[in-house]
Amino acid sequence: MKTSPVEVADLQRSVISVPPLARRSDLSLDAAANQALIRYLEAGDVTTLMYGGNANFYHIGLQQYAEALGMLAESAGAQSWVIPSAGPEFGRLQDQVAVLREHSDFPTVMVLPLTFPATPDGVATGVRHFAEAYGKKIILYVKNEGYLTPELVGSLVDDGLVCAIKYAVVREDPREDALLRAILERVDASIVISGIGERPAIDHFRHFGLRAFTSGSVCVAPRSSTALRKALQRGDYEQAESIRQRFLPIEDLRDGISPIRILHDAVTLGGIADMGPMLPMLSNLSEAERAKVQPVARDLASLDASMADAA
Ligand SMILES: N[C@@H](CC=O)C(=O)O
Repeated sequence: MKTSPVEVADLQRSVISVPPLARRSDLSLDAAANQALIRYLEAGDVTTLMYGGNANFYHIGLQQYAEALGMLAESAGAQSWVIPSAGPEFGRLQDQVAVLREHSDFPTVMVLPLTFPATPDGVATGVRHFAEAYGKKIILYVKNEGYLTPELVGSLVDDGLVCAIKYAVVREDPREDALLRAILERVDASIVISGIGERPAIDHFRHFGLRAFTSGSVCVAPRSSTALRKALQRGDYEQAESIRQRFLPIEDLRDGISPIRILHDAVTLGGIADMGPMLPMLSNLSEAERAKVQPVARDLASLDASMADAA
């Protein structure tokens, strides 16, 4: 597992996958299934694994947090980079620092976004306290308007507390984004990650100069998402667009029902690894939803497998 400090090149060397977390029926961690998903990603050249929203780290208890960090460090391949997350509440951040210090091999951690109750100045103070106590630069996660101002983002970067920013504010038209534009006037584009999967990645690369993206659906189709990353990084937007089209059926389902819940069960239904039950306060798909997701997940996974056969 990568343990060295984060550099800009690290953000770009793989799609930043955001996997779900597999559990057994009693909600304990399923190490074998989590490892199966990690191996599936690594076989598709996806070596960065960010455990955040899709893994439902929002609701994980402190004891299982420590177990999860240990399990992920043991499961990742030698070249892989695991990014756990922390938070989102301030008290949880304070409690998790001690656990993160015990698992000090992780080069960074992402701070999950708190939408309520919070103010931009309060968030900046909380993130500052956490990063100082942790002793390493963290990844900021800007998911909503009003979470942090561009000036506050910039001051956290200037003060050496932030190594990257996951930008994930959803727009009807990703090309029209005044907040992203303002953040990029304040910090270098090389540390800003497009954080909403394949759908807006092309616009974020082409019109805003971003050079890295996160994805959940990469967990179903790692080779396709890697091919999209490579096309984007060489500026081949036509090829990137044709690969992006493959992801739209599953992304449409995710956006229509629930991005996190669909992904969790799509990994199971696609035959990749059994993710098991979702940790409350989330819940697995209904039978009717599963019936819609299964063929889409299977088609995407088969298309991806055909890329391995052709290689
Ligand atoms: N939310 C996006 C990217 C990850 O954060 C996804 O799940 O595809």
